[in-house]
Amino acid sequence: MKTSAASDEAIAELLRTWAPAQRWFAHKGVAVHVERVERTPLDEGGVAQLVALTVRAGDGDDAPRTVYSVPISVRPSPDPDLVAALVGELPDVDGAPAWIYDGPHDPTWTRALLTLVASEEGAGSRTVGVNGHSAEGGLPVPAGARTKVLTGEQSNTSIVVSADVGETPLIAKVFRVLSAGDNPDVVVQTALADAGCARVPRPAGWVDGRWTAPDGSAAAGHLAHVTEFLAGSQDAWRVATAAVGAGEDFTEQARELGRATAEVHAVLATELPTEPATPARLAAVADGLLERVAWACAAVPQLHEVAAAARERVDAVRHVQDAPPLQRVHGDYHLGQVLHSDARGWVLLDFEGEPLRPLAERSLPDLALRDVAGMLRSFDYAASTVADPGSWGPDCRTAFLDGYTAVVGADPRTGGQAVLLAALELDKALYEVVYEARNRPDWLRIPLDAVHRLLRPASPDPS
Ligand SMILES: Nc1ncnc2c1ncn2[C@@H]1O[C@H](COP(=O)(O)OP(=O)(O)O)[C@@H](O)[C@H]1O
Ligand SMILES: O=P(O)(O)O[C@H]1O[C@H](CO)[C@@H](O[C@H]2O[C@H](CO)[C@@H](O)[C@H](O)[C@H]2O)[C@H](O)[C@H]1O
Repeated sequence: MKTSAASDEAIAELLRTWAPAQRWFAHKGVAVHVERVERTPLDEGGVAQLVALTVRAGDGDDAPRTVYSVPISVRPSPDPDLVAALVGELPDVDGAPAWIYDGPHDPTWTRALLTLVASEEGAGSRTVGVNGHSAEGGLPVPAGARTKVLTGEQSNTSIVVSADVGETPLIAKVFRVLSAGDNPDVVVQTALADAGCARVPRPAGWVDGRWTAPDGSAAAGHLAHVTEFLAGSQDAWRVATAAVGAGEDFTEQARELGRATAEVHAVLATELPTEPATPARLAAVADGLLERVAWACAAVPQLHEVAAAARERVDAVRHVQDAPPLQRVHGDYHLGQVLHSDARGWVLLDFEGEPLRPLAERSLPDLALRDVAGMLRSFDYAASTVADPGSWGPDCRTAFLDGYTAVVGADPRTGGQAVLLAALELDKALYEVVYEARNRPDWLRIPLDAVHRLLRPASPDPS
């Protein structure tokens, strides 16, 4: 397929107005300027394509630039089955009239992506292109599969690929913001699966590729990740909020989740690089936490009154003597990142790390207690969904920490570990204040109350 500059321009104009209305588009409410369009065909006919769309969000040359991955299908005639997925109609794309569809909703697009994974083939030119990879011993792509796009509040786009009897259904996650470098979702989950850890979905493969970074340099990284789909599973947020809503005890499940978390941490510590927690390394962690206090206080003025106490709490990390080595972690761990399946128990998902952090930072070894802190915050969120949860939140907290301790052998509520955990919990709550202020102002009260509670001079740990 030969792509022309005029066609690229027409597609750029179409996407400029369509993309900002999509769930995955992060820069809502500002003027959007398309600075570059790079199109790569995924199949021979060029129906399935991947667009790397560089946008400047906001007026002025210093406005932030982001490269979005936009899967499209380019069809020579309208498809009545895809009416709801039509992006627009163009008189001339690469020499013929074209109907442009939102790729994930077009089974042809997903089939092309899966074919690349199964065949381990590449597509596209030498400078802009994609390559499929099958995971070692990975799951096969089901034959003649039907596809369905998940509709949840997702920052990426996931397509479920159903399977016939005897085959395993898959889920293909298409990363929407392209950053150069390995995506931890692929690297970490693959390492866990390769080590035989059953606490993550089994892998099928991934797609990586090349594009041009906003500054004009050549960039390469992961574009999509394909894994086992756990049909019939429920995410832990749903299970936990249903329990608290019905006044049911959740401590057994929380204890088991603590065990599962510790198991995953143990495998990550042996399979991926670690770093000793030297005084210099801990000082760097403390500096990062202090930066986050400043960032959160600048973003949300209600935090100003707690800034000094918050700085003191996180700075204490610097002086911890018995910190365990830093290692790869989940990075954005909360109840919504865990599934419960009857056959497998708790299964962890989405190892991409916090979406508000740069990708390179999310791939560095970190304190495993960051994940523990994330899940403790999540029990507090779940408890906050009912008017009077009683001791439901603190009970889950105690049970989770008991389960974690039973596997790790060291209790994060004691000694220097308690100092680390208290700092990380506060750090997560500050992140959440900013996240909620930007995304769900009605939820802001939950992390804001937590920040005040965590900073009360009494014990930082209510359990
Ligand atoms: N392997 C899977 N099996 C079943 N459901 C899944 C699987 N992976 C993801 N999901 C569902 O899709 C949702 C979003 O997936 P996630 O990887 O967290 O995407 P994002 O990075 O866009 O948040 C999950 O909360 C879960 O409900
Ligand atoms: O799952 P994402 O990677 O998109 O994570 C972001 O969104 C989460 C909300 O969907 C947010 O999580 C916060 O709210 C949860 C309840 O909806 C709660 O369980 C978490 O503990 C709380 O942090 C997450 O912080 C954000 O990065």
